[in-house]
Amino acid sequence: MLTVRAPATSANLGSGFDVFGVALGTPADVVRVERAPETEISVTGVGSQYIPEDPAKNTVGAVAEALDAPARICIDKGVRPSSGLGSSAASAAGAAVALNELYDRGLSREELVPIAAEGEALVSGEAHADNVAPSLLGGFTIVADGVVTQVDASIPVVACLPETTVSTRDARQVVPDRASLSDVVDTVGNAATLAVGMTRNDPELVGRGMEDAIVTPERTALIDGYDRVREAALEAGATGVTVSGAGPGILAVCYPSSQRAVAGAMIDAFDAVGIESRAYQTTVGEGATCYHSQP
Ligand SMILES: Nc1ncnc2c1ncn2[C@@H]1O[C@H](COP(=O)(O)OP(=O)(O)O)[C@@H](O)[C@H]1O
Ligand SMILES: N[C@@H](CCOP(=O)(O)O)C(=O)O
Repeated sequence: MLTVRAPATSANLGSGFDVFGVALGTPADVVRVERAPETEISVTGVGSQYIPEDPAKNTVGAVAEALDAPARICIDKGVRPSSGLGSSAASAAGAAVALNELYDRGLSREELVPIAAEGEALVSGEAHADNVAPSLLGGFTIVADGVVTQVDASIPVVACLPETTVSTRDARQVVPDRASLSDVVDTVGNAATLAVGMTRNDPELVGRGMEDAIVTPERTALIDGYDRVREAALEAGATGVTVSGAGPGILAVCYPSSQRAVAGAMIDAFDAVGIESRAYQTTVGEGATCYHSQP
């Protein structure tokens, strides 16, 4: 039995739709695998009642198929599904690392990115790799034209999850297919600012660079209480706030000294509109870790 911990991720970061992603210190999925004649999946943990165990419908089944690596796969979910924290991607990344090791396929983490992205194609309709890349590689990742660039980063964040859910497949339907040149120019400037901020571990630059006038406004309309939560987080000291992935999770970047206040303000603001939520106070962290192996 081989065990892999694969972290939650936050994709897009506002200005980097389908391009940027970060690995989060917490939460994470734990994926255990052992060889079997055919793939069998069992799921426990947060939201497991909503996750299919049929290999044709689970992201890890798509990964086992892509690696030609049938296995008994147990997923212990720490990342709640349909929350905007790359839940389906965490399982896929964990399975990719575990099965690559179990079957001695010898693929690098970069080579596992398109394989894990097959799982995303299964659930969201497109093989977007902006969640699986950071879950596999850690830190901050840029996926551009199929090529992944990674930098280690250590930025404090708060990921606040309301009790509501948004399916990534549905949230992709509201993405506009056109943008004005001035919005594109602003977004390129913000994305570049954010990327530099990651290389400098600078929460100010990262927060400022998360602004986006193209995709984010369409997505925030799907999240009850978004404007109120964003305002509250900024007032409490966040340097930037945006939708995490396709939502409904909301990601705030801040300095360590204001992290606790930002988390409290976000929970209170959701509470004020009658929505329960929980906040993860964490930092941009490591990628999937293979931490236990037994014969
Ligand atoms: N291993 C898995 N983990 C989480 N969700 C999965 C998994 N396999 C399939 N799914 C399905 O994927 C959907 C959640 O994925 P998605 O909408 O992309 O949100 P998320 O941000 O949580 O990845 C749900 O319909 C869920 O049943
Ligand atoms: N780029 C994707 C990211 C989806 O992230 P998730 O965590 O909500 O699955 C998108 O914005 O559609």
